[in-house]
Amino acid sequence: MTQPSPAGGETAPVPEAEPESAARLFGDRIDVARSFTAELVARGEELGLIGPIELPRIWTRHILNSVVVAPLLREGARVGDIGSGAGLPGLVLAIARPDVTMVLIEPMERRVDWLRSESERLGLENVEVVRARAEEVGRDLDLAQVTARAVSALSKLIPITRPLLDVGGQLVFLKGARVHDEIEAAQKQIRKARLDEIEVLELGDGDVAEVTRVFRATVV
Ligand SMILES: C[S@@+](CC[C@H](N)C(=O)[O-])C[C@H]1O[C@@H](n2cnc3c(N)ncnc32)[C@H](O)[C@@H]1O
Repeated sequence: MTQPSPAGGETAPVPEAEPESAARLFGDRIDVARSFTAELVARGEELGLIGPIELPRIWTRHILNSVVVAPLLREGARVGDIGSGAGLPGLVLAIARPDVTMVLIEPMERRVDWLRSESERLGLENVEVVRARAEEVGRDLDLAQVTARAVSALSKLIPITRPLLDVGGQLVFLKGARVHDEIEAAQKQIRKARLDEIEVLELGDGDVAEVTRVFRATVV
């Protein structure tokens, strides 16, 4: 949806209204989710976090697409989110799961500043922000699970994230419609990383416009 821009002539995208399912998915954390989404809408473009064409689908494509993963996080766990960018899914998961500590691993300074200032503004005490590439952090962060969204294909993502986990740890990656092709192309990396219990989950059916596909695998 668009509306005339103040300059006239061109049209500016209108942010999506909050879908009905948002309050159900966030439960008593919905006010925090609303505040985060409003700030992302207000400042995301100026900070280079999100393009204007994303505004008309900010809830369904980004916020809800992220929050449907919340039930997959282990109780009380430390969970790393690689390449958090605007905070997707990392900050959204921290909002939805206050029992989990989200460790946001992001190399770009401007994005790190945003992640730190937003977690402070929202009063999220369960967020740690690490300015680094995944390849630089190793096992010291004591993570039980690692998430990632829109960072790279599985054949690249698995080798850079597997070293962050011990045996029993889990990879939980938000993926697109081509996830099965990515799995096919990453067979060598999957074997080398000693991954088992590999599955593709489709989450959010009935709650989001397009289901969220998740690649989940456990280190054995
Ligand atoms: C396309 S953005 C996606 C951001 C966010 N996850 C989302 O879904 O909107 C990719 C992000 O991954 C980060 N990134 C790229 N390579 C990385 C690496 N090796 N380790 C950690 N972060 C990385 C980039 O800085 C960028 O913020």
